[in-house]
Amino acid sequence: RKPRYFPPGPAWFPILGCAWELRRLQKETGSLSGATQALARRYGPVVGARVGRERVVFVCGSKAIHELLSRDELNGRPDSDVTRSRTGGKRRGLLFTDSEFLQEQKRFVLRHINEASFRKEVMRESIEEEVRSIIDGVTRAIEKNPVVDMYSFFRIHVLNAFCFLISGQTSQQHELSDLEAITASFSENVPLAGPIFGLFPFLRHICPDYCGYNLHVEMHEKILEFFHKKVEVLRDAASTRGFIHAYLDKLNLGQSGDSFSEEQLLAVCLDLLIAGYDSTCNTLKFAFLYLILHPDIQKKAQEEIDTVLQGRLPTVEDRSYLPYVESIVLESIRMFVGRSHYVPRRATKDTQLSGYFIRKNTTIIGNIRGILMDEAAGWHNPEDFDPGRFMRDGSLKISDNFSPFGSGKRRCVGEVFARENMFVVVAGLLQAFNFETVPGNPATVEAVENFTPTVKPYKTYVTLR
Ligand code: HEM
Repeated sequence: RKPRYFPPGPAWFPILGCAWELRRLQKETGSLSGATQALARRYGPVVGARVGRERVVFVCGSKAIHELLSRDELNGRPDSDVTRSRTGGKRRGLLFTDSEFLQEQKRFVLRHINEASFRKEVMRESIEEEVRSIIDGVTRAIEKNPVVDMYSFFRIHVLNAFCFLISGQTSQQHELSDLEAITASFSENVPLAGPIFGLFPFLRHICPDYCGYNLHVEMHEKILEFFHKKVEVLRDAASTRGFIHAYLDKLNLGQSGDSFSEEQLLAVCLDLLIAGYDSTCNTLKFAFLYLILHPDIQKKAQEEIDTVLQGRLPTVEDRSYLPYVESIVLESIRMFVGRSHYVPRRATKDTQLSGYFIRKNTTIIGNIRGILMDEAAGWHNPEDFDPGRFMRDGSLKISDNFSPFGSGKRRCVGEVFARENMFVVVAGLLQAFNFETVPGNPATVEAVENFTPTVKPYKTYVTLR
């Protein structure tokens, strides 16, 4: 039954709740975030719904989203068959854990990937080395054919940088190919809205194939198995100062808290990959699509790069000297993540949100459109790709409303890594090449939804500058 003072929303039908209506709106608008925004237009910025057997609140207005992101009692994550079956039936990892367990693990991960001297020195060199290798790869490809699928280069680059972050060493080609095959299959087959057994958990016992249970478990097991092998190889190797060694050292010291274990290490690696890989690759896919559609923006960035770098390759330290390139990265992030939702939250106790009653364990989903793609949130012509909106008087100016990585305790742990990585790729490629639409086959922005938002595949006509 609908609790009293629950937010207004569509009718709750037996068994399905309003799953059918949500599905219909998703088809009509082309995305789940479009569907929840359509509901918000009908019922207001906070929408109460039942999806399958679960009570869900969709939060769409920017004021309500800021409230959601800042409140401790709305910081939990759902605990369900879907979230547990990712990690062997237990609550593990970062994405779907909460309370003290999460805080202890997140502190360790953040310290390692954002602050450790390892990251600053070695990681940056690795990112820069990687960009040199993309430039070589694209140069070789265009000698044969100037029409290139840039996404295939981003995928390998991002995986390489990610594996370096995790393991502290360069990966073998066959390892990267294995992981690329697994992640490609994951992105295509694991729907953003979650598998059907999330709505009707009993189906996993009756028809585990049809309801997506077997595929869901298999996909996650393959990734965990990949990291298990990586840990076994690294266990006896000399220290690499990568994340896995840092975690094993912590376990070996015997002073780690209760939340630390080898199972948890694998689950953290899984979550870093799931949260970081698709988002970084797809942001780059959006970036280069908009760059070929806006030669003026490309030219302006190239002029900045040429003036500041005078022919030398870009490094992570150049971010503050190339504000326009940085603004292209930020605008591409807005275009990507502004078509999505924050990771679902759970109310950890009975509480209120925007004056509505939210019962303990209700799932709450913030729609990022409401905060990054809405005139009401201060974005003029939000559908237009305009890096200039992040510039004022030749310097970078980031509005307080720009929170593509979330905020508060659940803020993204990969923000620095992602932003540095994407900056060097965009700057390095724009320095080396011109990107144009393929003659006779112009690209268009057609957003689609896989595991994360993306655009339909496109090719680029690439020439050396
Ligand atoms: C363009 C790149 C990226 C974007 C736009 C992005 C965005 C986000 C967002 C919106 C959240 C949810 C915050 C919330 O629920 O309030 C999140 C969480 C997270 N991100 Fe990222 N992310 C990116 C890259 C990365 C990378 C590269 C990594 C890992 C190396 C990563 C790891 C995580 C993790 C582990 C979480 C869960 C944090 C938690 O639940 O407390 N992300 N990210």
